[in-house]
Amino acid sequence: MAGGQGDAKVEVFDAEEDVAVALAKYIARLSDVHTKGKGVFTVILSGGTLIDTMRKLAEPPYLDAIDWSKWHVFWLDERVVHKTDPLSNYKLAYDGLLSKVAIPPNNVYAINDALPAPEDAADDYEACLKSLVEKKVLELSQASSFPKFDLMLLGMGPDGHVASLFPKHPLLQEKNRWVTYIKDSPKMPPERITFTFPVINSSAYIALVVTGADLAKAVHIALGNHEPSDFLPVQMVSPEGELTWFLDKPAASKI
Ligand SMILES: O=C(O)[C@H](O)[C@@H](O)[C@H](O)[C@H](O)COP(=O)(O)O
Repeated sequence: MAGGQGDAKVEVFDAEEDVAVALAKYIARLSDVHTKGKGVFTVILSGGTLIDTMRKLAEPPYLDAIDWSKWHVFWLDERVVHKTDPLSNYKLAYDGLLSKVAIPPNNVYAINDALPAPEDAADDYEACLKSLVEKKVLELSQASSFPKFDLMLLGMGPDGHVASLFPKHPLLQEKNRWVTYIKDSPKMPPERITFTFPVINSSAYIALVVTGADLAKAVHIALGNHEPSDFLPVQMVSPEGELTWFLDKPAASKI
């Protein structure tokens, strides 16, 4: 399978509604392939607008057609807040999707919100991933030895950040950790845990789901010609597997 940004597929749809329809179809197809093949589908969610763009999965035909019992759900990044807090990415996903579909609660791997220190929460999440490798729920990439998730669903901020990996931040260079923490996120709230680029780039499939005119400049820089000084974290997304951008016309308007 080809990998990297150079081989990225770029899909542009007229409107956000069309992105939502195409994204549901794409996720359902990958779910089918993985659940019928190896019996497990490991899916990474982000925060932001992504969960709303996944809304069609909680409607027919997907609601009944997808084998939700085989899904294992993780977070690309999470704010260090309680799971009931309106800022929680878990709460966003629970309210918008997880409460509506039949994923076994034990297959939903939320942050341990009893740990108030971001470094402890990151250690705990990494230990959880390691135990799932031992249980053979998660595989390791043969190329990188980092965990290889089946599908990562990424959003992007107007500053080109993905996960909680922000422009010019030292975490962009993390080479060893699977999960790390940040205490000075420029996007609120400041304390978060996040997957690192070696894990992101070990994925089998990554979808970058980007809608809205406010993201057009970052999309232009990421996909077009740019000065090295404009370098954005999203340009470091370069998976072993397949990368697909899902854009609406406003987000793609400057390409
Ligand atoms: O916790 C977070 O802040 C999100 O996980 C973050 O990484 C998100 O994916 C991007 O900021 C894109 O957000 P939008 O989709 O709202 O632009």
